[in-house]
Amino acid sequence: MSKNAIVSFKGIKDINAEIALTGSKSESNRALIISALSEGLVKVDNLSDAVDTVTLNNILKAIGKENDPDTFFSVDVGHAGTAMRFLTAYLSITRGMFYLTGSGRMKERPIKLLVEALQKLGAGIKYSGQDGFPPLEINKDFRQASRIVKIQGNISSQYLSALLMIAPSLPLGLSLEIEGELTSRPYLEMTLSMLQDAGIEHRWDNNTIHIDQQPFKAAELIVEPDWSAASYWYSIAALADHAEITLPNLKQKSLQGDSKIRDIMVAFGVRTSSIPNGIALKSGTSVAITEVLNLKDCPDLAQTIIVCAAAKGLNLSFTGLETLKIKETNRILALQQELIKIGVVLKEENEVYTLNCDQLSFPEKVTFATYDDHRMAMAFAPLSFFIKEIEMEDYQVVEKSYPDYWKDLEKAGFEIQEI
Ligand SMILES: O=C(O)C1=C[C@@H](OP(=O)(O)O)[C@@H](O)[C@H](O)C1
Ligand SMILES: C=C(OP(=O)(O)O)C(=O)O
Repeated sequence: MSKNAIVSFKGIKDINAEIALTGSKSESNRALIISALSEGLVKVDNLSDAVDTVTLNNILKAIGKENDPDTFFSVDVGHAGTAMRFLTAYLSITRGMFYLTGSGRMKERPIKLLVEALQKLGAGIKYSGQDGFPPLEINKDFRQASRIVKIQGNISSQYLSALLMIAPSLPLGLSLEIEGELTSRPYLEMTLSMLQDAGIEHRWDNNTIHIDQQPFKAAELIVEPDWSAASYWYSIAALADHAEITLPNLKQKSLQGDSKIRDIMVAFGVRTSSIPNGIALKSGTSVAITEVLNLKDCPDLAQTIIVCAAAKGLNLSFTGLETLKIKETNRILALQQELIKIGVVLKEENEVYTLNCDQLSFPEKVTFATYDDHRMAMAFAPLSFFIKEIEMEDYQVVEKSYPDYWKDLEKAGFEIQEI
């Protein structure tokens, strides 16, 4: 049963806190798949506490132990998109028969492009529900039929990462041609970079990435703290009257594209400096934003930035938000439905999304729905600076990527009371 919580903030909005963030879920989930493919040669350090990572780790351990190749082994990833996509590729080349499923929402998140690419390579995959969506039945016989695969790049970069990670284990290797625009590009670069750390070479040739069959080398992949989680602290710093927040072990130069929050938040008045063991955020003066913000490279920052801008009454415009409709929920719709509770409208016209904050007002109490989406809860919680009492529905939803979020807010002076 899901529980709600009252989130509030009393007193002066002066935040002074040190917050040790958990590891990046994106880096962790890649590290786990790479380690499994390397048969243990590649070790992983500082894995994330995210439920998506814990789930993937448990699945990989169970497959290692319990897999009878002649009966279907059932695997449930819950809400974890990366686990679904990465496992679809990984299980396609793993000996055994697998039934791969997930939450109700996961069965609505498309996987067709990845399945078609894997089928072209030689995988035996069937849909056991609706065509183009999980659940999937993955069969044991993989005989590589082709080295060359084309894939459309604008739906999810996770499909491409999934294919690239299995590439060095394919007898013929892989030549992956990306068709059209590429969304979430930094995640693809993260995959290539982590593969490189594990000894895997690749080469780009225009829009094609080539990876030959090759062995992994012994390596240790050390997961950095999660920059997407850090984004909520940037929002808190931007909305407080005064804030000094340190985030240990976070590096300004990161594999994670969401580190772009640092640059975006300069205009919101947040300055970042490197300290001996991490970074420090300090609130200050905002600068007017005149350009349209394109979030194609960092879709997971969208809710943080849009909610923060709304609370500041900034009528900003955004592009690059198309993929938000197929994430944990339709995030555009969810934002529209929740922002209206503070009088803010998010309008779409020809793929440009614009905030209208002219009627912004903060009621004494607001109940925010979270739509099974961790980022809805985390993006809206900082509004308790302005709303006396926020009731956050299903507040534990944050565990998907940042289980300690509420504990960390308490450390910074917020009050969280489960009801
Ligand atoms: O590869 C990854 O780790 C991720 C890629 C992104 O998804 P898309 O590529 O579907 O945009 C991002 O939204 C997700 O949270 C994590
Ligand atoms: C979209 C997300 O995750 P996934 O696609 O892995 O479920 C997210 O964490 O915001």
